[in-house]
Amino acid sequence: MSSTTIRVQDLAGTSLGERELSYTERDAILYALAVGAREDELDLVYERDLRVLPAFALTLGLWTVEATGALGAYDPARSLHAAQRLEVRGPLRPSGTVRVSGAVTAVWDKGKGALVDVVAECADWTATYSIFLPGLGGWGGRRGPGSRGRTFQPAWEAQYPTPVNLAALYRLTGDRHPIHIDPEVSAANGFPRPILHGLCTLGIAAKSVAEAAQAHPCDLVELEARFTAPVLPGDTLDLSAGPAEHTTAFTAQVGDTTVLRDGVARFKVVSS
Ligand SMILES: C/C=C/C(=O)SCCNC(=O)CCNC(=O)[C@H](O)C(C)(C)COP(=O)(O)OP(=O)(O)OC[C@H]1O[C@@H](n2cnc3c(N)ncnc32)[C@H](O)[C@@H]1OP(=O)(O)O
Repeated sequence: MSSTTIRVQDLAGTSLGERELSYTERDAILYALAVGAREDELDLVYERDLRVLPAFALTLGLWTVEATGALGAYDPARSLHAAQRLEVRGPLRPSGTVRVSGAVTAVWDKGKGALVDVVAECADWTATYSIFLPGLGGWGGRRGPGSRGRTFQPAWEAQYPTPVNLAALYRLTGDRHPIHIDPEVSAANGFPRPILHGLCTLGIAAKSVAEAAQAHPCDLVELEARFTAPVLPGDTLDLSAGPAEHTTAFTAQVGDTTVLRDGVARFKVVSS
């Protein structure tokens, strides 16, 4: 961590610059497999006619969160991914180079913690990562938007048993935060063992709820959810979804605990 004394509340408005990122079909296929693509979903797992799950963009923008942590205002090892938004304007190519810019757009004072909004943007998509910093709130700043509290009538349900080695696999898509692999770091954060990446849980949900929306998962154009409790690799996700205001609303539970809340996915309408 850098030795600068910047305070968390002063991060808002910080530009993180721009990076060029290259990826290959292998990266896109690895991502698809990590969020549940089956071997017979050929357009997700086979180079021939490959399509890319739009939430793969979230792996490409993640450097902005790492760059924010490197500014020295907080210890990244004590941070938690609390919410995610993604807006997709065009299909992701199966391989290529993208230019992604980043900025810290807001820092909210949530009392028991601070919530930092980091935006990564390129021509075809915008991703907003909300990072919760326990213990760093309480400076008298604005609390920010509350929960939208969407309610929906579940019309679709599915179970997704996560493999016990899923965090070890998903980290190869680019998120090497030690909380997902290092038992000492997860224990220091109060967890019994390394936890699953929030973006892995969300990626599974985004792909799965396409079925509820009767859409192809690669036609996702909008995605949003809050991470409300940690998921441990090996947990079974109970997903439910239902229509809500031209979108598909969803939640995910592990047993009685809600792990994804306020989920919203919208898919492009494709005429047949
Ligand atoms: C770098 C890390 C990468 C990862 O992938 S980590 C793995 C994925 N993430 C997780 O597993 C985190 C799961 N979520 C949680 O564990 C908890 O959830 C939190 C620690 C994030 C917060 O829980 P709690 O400490 O119990 O706080 P509260 O009482 O739920 O909330 C305090 C205030 O903070 C607001 N808040 C919490 N989360 C969000 C959010 N995502 N967006 C906006 N606001 C949020 C609440 O509303 C409330 O504020 P109001 O008192 O004003 O209502």
